[in-house]
Amino acid sequence: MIVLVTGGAGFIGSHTCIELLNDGYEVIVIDNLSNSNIESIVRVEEITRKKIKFYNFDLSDHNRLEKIFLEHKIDIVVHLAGFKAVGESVLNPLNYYKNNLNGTITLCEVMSEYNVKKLIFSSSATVYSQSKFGKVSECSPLGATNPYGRTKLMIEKILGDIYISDHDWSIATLRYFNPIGAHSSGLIGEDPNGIPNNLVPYISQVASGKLEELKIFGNDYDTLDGTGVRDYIHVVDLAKGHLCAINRVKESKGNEAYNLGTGSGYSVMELIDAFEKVTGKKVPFRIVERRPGDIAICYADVLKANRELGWKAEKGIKEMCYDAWIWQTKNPNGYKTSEVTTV
Ligand SMILES: NC(=O)c1ccc[n+]([C@@H]2O[C@H](COP(=O)([O-])OP(=O)(O)OC[C@H]3O[C@@H](n4cnc5c(N)ncnc54)[C@H](O)[C@@H]3O)[C@@H](O)[C@H]2O)c1
Ligand SMILES: O=c1ccn([C@@H]2O[C@H](COP(=O)(O)OP(=O)(O)O[C@H]3O[C@H](CO)[C@@H](O)[C@H](O)[C@H]3O)[C@@H](O)[C@H]2O)c(=O)[nH]1
Repeated sequence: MIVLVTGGAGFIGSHTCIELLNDGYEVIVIDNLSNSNIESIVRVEEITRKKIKFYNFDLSDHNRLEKIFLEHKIDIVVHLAGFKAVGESVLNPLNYYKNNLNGTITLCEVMSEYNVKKLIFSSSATVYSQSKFGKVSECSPLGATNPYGRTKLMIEKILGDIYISDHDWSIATLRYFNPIGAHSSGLIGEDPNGIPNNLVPYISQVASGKLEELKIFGNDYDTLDGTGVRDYIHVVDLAKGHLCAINRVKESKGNEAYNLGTGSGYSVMELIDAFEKVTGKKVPFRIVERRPGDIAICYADVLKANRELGWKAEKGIKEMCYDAWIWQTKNPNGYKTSEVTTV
């Protein structure tokens, strides 16, 4: 069976390609490398000893996309391509609406034309409106608070409308919580541009001496130690969730959303502690103001994914930290191995 992975050169996409190839799928990737490096594809091929058909173009290019569907008998699409930085989306909302919506609409148009109606879509926990209780299930109220989140919510609505108009579609929307870690080989991982926005890449760069100290955004939240609590999930567990979702869309038609998380929350302090213990490295930190838009606690109710997808995260926080650290130490400059630091 042939799976088209959009955004397959990125952090989650590259790990998903490994699981797909290891499970016997043929994989085609479309990625314009706007936030990734072709080296990730080379390394996925090295790890799996299998080949990927790679195409470098923008997903909103209707003509080029049609050519791919003409040339290959695609069975299923895993759609990860999109911009994902919350802060950047506030500064450049139009870029986010244009890229994330146009790409998805073009993709769905071409899929429909070629009668390919099995789709896995990468959504996010950010689509849930801020919950006082922290734990969110697929039925919890929705409502994004920034342009990035709104693109995810809009796409979820678009997919819902597509299904209402044509019940031949089979769509699984995966709402990821906080993916961290890396493949255990240390060959692929998260490669943020510039200074990382997210906690774990930032901690890794502090521990390696690249950055001086972590700034903890507030310790006055209503949590055990006052720092924010999130549901961190190992990216390999997340990638495996895509295989289970594929099995689901192969078996039955419909349009369903699933939370992919572990179901447990860790605070920033707990994460630092786990990271220091498994790596033996100190992570100097300073408490600063809360980051605008952050909430106190967010973790997943994962019962629906357990029950309907037969999926459950298996890796714990120590393994997540260890694998993130191995990736960092083996690739201090990410995929740009030849980068020279100038003063
Ligand atoms: N990483 C997270 O914390 C997280 C959490 C929730 C949801 N998601 C979603 O999961 C998906 C993958 O996230 P990631 O962390 O791997 O991000 P990433 O930036 O590493 O991967 C996205 C990939 O899509 C490509 N891309 C972007 N726009 C494109 C376009 N118009 N045409 C072709 N390629 C394009 C990028 O070059 C990149 O390789 C995204 O849709 C993201 O919003 C990520
Ligand atoms: O330098 C840092 C970075 C983060 N944090 C804290 O660490 C926690 C996690 O933050 P981060 O890693 O930035 O993740 P989230 O803010 O939870 O958002 C991520 O996870 C969401 C749910 O999947 C996605 O929608 C977002 O795109 C993605 O950035 C939060 O309490 C932050 O306040 C710090 O204290 N210092």
